[in-house]
Amino acid sequence: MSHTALIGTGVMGETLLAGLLRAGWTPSSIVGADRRESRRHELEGRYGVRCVESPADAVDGADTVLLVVKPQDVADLLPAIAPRLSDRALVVSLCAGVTTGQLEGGLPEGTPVVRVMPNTPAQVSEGMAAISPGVHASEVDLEKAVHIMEAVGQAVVVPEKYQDAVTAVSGSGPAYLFFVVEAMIDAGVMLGLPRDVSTILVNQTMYGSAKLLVESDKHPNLLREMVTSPAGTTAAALRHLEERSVKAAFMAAMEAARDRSAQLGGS
Ligand SMILES: NC(=O)C1=CN([C@@H]2O[C@H](COP(=O)(O)OP(=O)(O)OC[C@H]3O[C@@H](n4cnc5c(N)ncnc54)[C@H](O)[C@@H]3O)[C@@H](O)[C@H]2O)C=CC1
Ligand SMILES: O=C(O)[C@@H]1CCC=N1
Repeated sequence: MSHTALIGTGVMGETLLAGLLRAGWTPSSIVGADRRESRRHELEGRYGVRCVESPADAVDGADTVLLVVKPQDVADLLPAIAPRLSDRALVVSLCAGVTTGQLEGGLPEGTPVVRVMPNTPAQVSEGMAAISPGVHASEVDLEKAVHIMEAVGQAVVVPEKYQDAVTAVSGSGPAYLFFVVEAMIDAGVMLGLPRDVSTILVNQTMYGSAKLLVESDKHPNLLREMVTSPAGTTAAALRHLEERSVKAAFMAAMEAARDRSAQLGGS
């Protein structure tokens, strides 16, 4: 019986594995591969999924192969799995920056490849994934990749030319928001709040604001205006953020993330 091979069981590999199992996939339908022995034991114990050391052994007989290693490890991985890949096996890569062209170039001629940029809220089934097909991927292959990513959140199909920008927005995005949360908690402590009080205030404010944004379907600008009373506290705070060019800093930061994604593809 054919299976799904999951190559790389680190942060994102485990996120996908756990999500697929939550969505009803059986442990026997997935074979993991990781070069770290301790990690293999950990995941076998936690999920009851067989984990092997060799990616080539994991892909043997698989109809779908999920590549979830660091971009820098892809160049060595492709020649290792290529000879053992089944005919028409679908290769889905979650590796930042790595293009479908690079993947196709390292795999047997005609291998269907799909490129995905996921994010870590997939750990709570609220992920955002952007998906782009390679030249040999059929509609069915694309739907299969969408189905896999919808097990852990939402998925959109985008032209591959957008993938580096997507990486800067939703791939790295959770880190920017956690950074804001961290800054607000520290600021609350600076203002004299106990850390646990500051933490719950900020966490719930982030969660509630995200829910309001999505459920109200209102533009963030309008939601911000609703908080900002004339000559009030919010206006006083926002003035400082504007003086420090926070929006421009986000733009520069995300440009750097976009450029790094493009570079990773070349490394
Ligand atoms: N962590 C995140 O928020 C996101 C990560 N990604 C992408 O997911 C990929 C994986 O990232 P993480 O899970 O964060 O990295 P990680 O370092 O936590 O996991 C990578 C795993 O792959 C294993 N590995 C590497 N080469 C191997 C090989 N040849 N054979 C077997 N196992 C091998 C490592 O032992 C490690 O457990 C990256 O390409 C990254 O760009 C994409 C979006 C978000
Ligand atoms: O930082 C990174 O390179 C990966 C890709 C997007 C999020 N984490």
